[in-house]
Amino acid sequence: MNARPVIGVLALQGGVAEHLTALERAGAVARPVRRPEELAEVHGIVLPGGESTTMSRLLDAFELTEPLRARLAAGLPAYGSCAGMVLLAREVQDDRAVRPLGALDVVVRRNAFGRQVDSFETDLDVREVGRVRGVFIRAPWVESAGPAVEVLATAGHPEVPDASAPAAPAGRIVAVRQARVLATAFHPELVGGDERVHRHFVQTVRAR
Ligand SMILES: NC(=O)CC[C@H](N)C(=O)O
Repeated sequence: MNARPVIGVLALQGGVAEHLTALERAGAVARPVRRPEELAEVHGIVLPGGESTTMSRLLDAFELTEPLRARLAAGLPAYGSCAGMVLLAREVQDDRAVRPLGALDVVVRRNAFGRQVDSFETDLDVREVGRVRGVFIRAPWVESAGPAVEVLATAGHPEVPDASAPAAPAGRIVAVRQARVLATAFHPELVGGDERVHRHFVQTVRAR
């Protein structure tokens, strides 16, 4: 792999610009992806935050769903933040508005942390990355994960009792990796000056 891998950011909706900036700073050549031809040229793909239902519909409208599914199945490294995590999942709990891509063997719950705390920030320890500032905006959590999935971080919230589940005493699962597919329920691209999560993903793409 060349020194600067080409990494696409799915640019149909959501926080595209922040990921492009973070990827460039992390050592990649970052490009927006809206068309199947653009998808064909990247060594890795980022699915940004936004609205997973809308992105799911737009993936269909732009005829990207099947090409993206196929490349993911063939091992394309991917990183999804927030809505991107929802899209990468195998299953979305109690919600048929999203057709997930099935690249991660997890069941996710959308808007899981509850209405009373649409957004919150907390410091969390992310395995393989370190201690980071977690920015959560109407964030999902991982309800359950298959055996091939590594849990990289958990987080709870003091105002949401249900956010500390018995399965994860320190809170809910909010960062996972399965081989070359990484996902976070939070938004590292919104934390200026800290590109460690993106660097970790760029390393994964390089290693391929
Ligand atoms: N910040 C986000 O990406 C929010 C995700 C959104 N709640 C969804 O489920 O699509």
